[in-house]
Amino acid sequence: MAALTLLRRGSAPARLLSGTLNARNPCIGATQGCHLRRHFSNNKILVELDEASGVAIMKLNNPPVNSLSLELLTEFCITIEKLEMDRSCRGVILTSAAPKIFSAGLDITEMCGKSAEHYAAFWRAVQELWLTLYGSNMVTIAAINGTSPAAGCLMAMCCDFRIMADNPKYTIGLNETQLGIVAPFWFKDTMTNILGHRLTEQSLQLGQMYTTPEALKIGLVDQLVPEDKVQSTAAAVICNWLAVPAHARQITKSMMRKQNIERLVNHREADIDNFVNFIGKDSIQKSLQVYMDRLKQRKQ
Ligand SMILES: CCCCCCCCC/C=C/C(=O)SCCNC(=O)CCNC(=O)[C@H](O)C(C)(C)COP(=O)(O)OP(=O)(O)OC[C@H]1O[C@@H](n2cnc3c(N)ncnc32)[C@H](O)[C@@H]1OP(=O)(O)O
Repeated sequence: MAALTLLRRGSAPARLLSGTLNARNPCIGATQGCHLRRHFSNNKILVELDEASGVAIMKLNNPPVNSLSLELLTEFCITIEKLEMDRSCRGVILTSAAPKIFSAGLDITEMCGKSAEHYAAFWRAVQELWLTLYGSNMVTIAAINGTSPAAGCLMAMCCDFRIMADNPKYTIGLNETQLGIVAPFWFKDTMTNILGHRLTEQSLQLGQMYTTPEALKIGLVDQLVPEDKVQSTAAAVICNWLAVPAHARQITKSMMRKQNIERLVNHREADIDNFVNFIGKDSIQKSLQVYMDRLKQRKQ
């Protein structure tokens, strides 16, 4: 938690300052064969932490489509915070345990036919995921091994680098308008920082899902690799990122993200009220229901 406050509050916690001493190539230990792996998992997140390299592989494990339920969101934040406080962990590769799907985004059933209290708790958890991941001191690499709409894309955009499997069936983007809902300002801010204003505006208005070559072309993902190379590429990339002196990289990350983070922190309650009012509207509930029905009909 302390490390998170760096990016959230712009202060420098002890761990950040001690980062100077840690600025060694993390992959040296790994190549010398001193592999100490720790596995731990909640119900919906699987973690494998390699203490030699300082890298944790974090797999979303909520079949069939890794939709982000309240339970998953809660486990996600606990896991990141636990890794953040673990001195042997300095980087995370975020990926999916489900074949073909990175994440289907927010669990739509959490936003349908529930109480205002439930919507508020759910949205607070979505905000927390963003604050925790976007504000992480650790190096975060998204190994996108499947389709990734809406909040699935958001999670990937929160990471420092995105590697995607080059599969013509996979798409990625913020498709909220296609559901009749609106991506909030902090989704928009995250995308703007990656794509720029014009492309983000077009992308959000159209609710555009991009094929992998399109995503690479506009910079929504940084690298495309064959499906079976996603994990090994992520492992190589994270080594490069971890080779940079940690304190300098972390302060730079904070500098780039602080403004966006503070904006949500300062408007958190208003954003929750806005969500609760918006999602509870009959017209929005109807749109979501139609969308879910359409998803189910596709199969028949
Ligand atoms: C002003 C601002 C205020 C704020 C305004 C509010 C802002 C809200 C921001 C919202 C952010 C979001 O992330 S909204 C979520 C957007 N997500 C999506 O649009 C993804 C929808 N899903 C898909 O496109 C597909 O399912 C896809 C992921 C490609 C996988 O396709 P497949 O053919 O492999 O699988 P399917 O058969 O479709 O799905 C398997 C089952 O999972 C279910 N399922 C699929 N996606 C689901 C989902 N997101 N939530 C729940 N359930 C889902 C299906 O209904 C099926 O259920 P059964 O039939 O029972 O088996």
